Amino acid sequence: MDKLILSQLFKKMSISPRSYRFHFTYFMKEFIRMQLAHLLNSLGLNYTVPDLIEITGIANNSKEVKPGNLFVAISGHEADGHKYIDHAISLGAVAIIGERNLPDMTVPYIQVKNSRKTLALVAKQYYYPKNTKTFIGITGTNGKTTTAFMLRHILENNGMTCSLFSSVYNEVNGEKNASKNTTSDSLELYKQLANSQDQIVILEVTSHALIQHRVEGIEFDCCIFTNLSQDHLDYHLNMEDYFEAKRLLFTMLKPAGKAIINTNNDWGLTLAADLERRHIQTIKLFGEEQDFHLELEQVTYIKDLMQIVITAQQQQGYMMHLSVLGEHNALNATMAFVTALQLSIPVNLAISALESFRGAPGRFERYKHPKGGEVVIDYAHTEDAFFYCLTTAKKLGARRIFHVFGFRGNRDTTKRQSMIDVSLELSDFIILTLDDLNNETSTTLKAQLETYDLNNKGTIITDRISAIKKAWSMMEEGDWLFITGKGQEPYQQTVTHPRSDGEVVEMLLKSQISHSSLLESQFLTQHPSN
Ligand SMILES: CC(=O)N[C@H]1[C@@H](OP(=O)(O)OP(=O)(O)OC[C@H]2O[C@@H](n3ccc(=O)[nH]c3=O)[C@H](O)[C@@H]2O)O[C@H](CO)[C@@H](O)[C@@H]1O[C@H](C)C(=O)N[C@@H](C)C(=O)N[C@H](CCC(=O)O)C(=O)O
Ligand SMILES: Nc1ncnc2c1ncn2[C@@H]1O[C@H](COP(=O)(O)OP(=O)(O)OP(=O)(O)O)[C@@H](O)[C@H]1O
Repeated sequence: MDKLILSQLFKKMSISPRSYRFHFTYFMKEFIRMQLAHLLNSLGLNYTVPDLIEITGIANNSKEVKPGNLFVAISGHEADGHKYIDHAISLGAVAIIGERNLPDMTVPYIQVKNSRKTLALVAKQYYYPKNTKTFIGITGTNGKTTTAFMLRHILENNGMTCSLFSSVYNEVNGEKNASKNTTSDSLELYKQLANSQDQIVILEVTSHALIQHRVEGIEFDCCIFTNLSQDHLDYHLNMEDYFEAKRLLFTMLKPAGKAIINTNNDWGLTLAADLERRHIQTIKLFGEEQDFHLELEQVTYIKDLMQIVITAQQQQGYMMHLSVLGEHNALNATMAFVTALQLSIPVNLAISALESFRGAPGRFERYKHPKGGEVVIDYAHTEDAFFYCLTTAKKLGARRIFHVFGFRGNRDTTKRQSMIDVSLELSDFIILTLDDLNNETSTTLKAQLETYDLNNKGTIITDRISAIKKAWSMMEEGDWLFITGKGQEPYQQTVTHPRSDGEVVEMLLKSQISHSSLLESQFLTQHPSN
């Protein structure tokens, strides 16, 4: 299809001439064809395949194979892609990449050491061979999303366009799309990059993604390490193993790329020391040591704002007033701020942009309880995150703190006791409830909740809406209620009527005005009591 035909097509579709360039790129990528031999050679994969074979696209799920596709078989955690090779061929795959020794294939079979890694490399070469963008990678247990949203806000307020890949959503060319994973798989990522007209790409990079080569082939301009605390030990053997996964991101910096490391924790200090040994430009934040580069000097609360002062080495402090609260958000703001400066944003403009930032979805989202209390919805699901959230309420003079939370099914169970401990220490009453079941049953999860000793400071109400409602009814003036774990996500137990914690709070707020009986009946029909 040539450009003339495409412009006629666009006219018919009423696409404005101004956006032709974007649509051309998109359509041309859709119709891109490449010789298999060329694709393999350009990656240094030495396989002899017939010159005539052309690839019309790449697929790693047999169900999505289109005629002319290259199918990459992946040995996964749930399924083995090699078992679906026949299916892929039946749908028109013209060549296969896989890890197993599989003789007698009816189409060329390229055996590689690591299919996931090769998938990323072929996807990059096929969909996004020439990089023209600035890449920022953010890793760490907590704070990736918030830092990513803050950074994007600063950059966009200064005229830059950003693609964002995050656990809340992905956004490319100003259009949002749902993300199955925090870090998209490499095939999806490179397809989206091919489509992106944005200058900057901000990527949350999880430890799962690093192990699974989802960002293989990206060369980063800046990589940020936010922190490391216990999580995901269902996937990683231990904390060292988890840290090693995170460390991989910093091997993907461009030669002149910069590492921005939060050194307020031992993992950050270890990482920074290692990077400096390898002569990688490293900006350290908040160290106890003498040689930090930026320090978060002060966090004070003035009415509804958080005033922070960041001191740069031997320079004046930068003061700003943020409407997002909590020391963790002060740390995130500092990381976003210093990264923006690396991208040549002037200090005063970075500050004014941060001051107009209103928060990332589902992160320390505040509502006023009608009796004069504060209700916070937050994505906290680690001991560390609980500590920061609950401490913030204490610093803001909370009279009593109520905390509603649960644990995801089929995820790290070893972190649960310490989450309960920190909540028991910092809050006045806990209501344990269910979080996403993730293929476990509510009965199993309820039985697990019952094994914890709540020290007479809590109870279990498995139905999440009822738990929130109970805590809501206990609130008086000056009290704080934290509902944590789900943030902006809809709760997935009642799949037919998924609701987010925010929607529940809004329903409760409305019921204070006039709809209490309606609300009650909705609870009863959708959430039969335990
Ligand atoms: C455990 C895990 O990480 N799984 C991830 C992994 O799945 P997998 O490759 O093992 O998939 P699989 O289901 O075993 O299938 C293997 C292969 O067979 C293929 N297949 C399968 C069926 C079929 O009919 N035909 C076919 O070809 C599949 O397309 C796949 O290529 O690779 C997929 C593609 O990248 C991911 O979507 C998937 O994430 C699952 C959904 C998941 O829940 N992951 C979580 C643990 C995760 O990654 N979380 C982090 C966030 C962590 C944090 O908060 O810090 C994230 O980045 O999202
Ligand atoms: N810098 C931080 N240090 C510790 N806790 C934090 C920090 N930033 C945020 N948190 C807490 O962790 C929760 C998740 O934050 P955020 O979504 O920004 O992190 P994340 O790394 O993207 O997490 P996930 O990968 O689970 O989505 C927040 O709701 C907050 O409670």
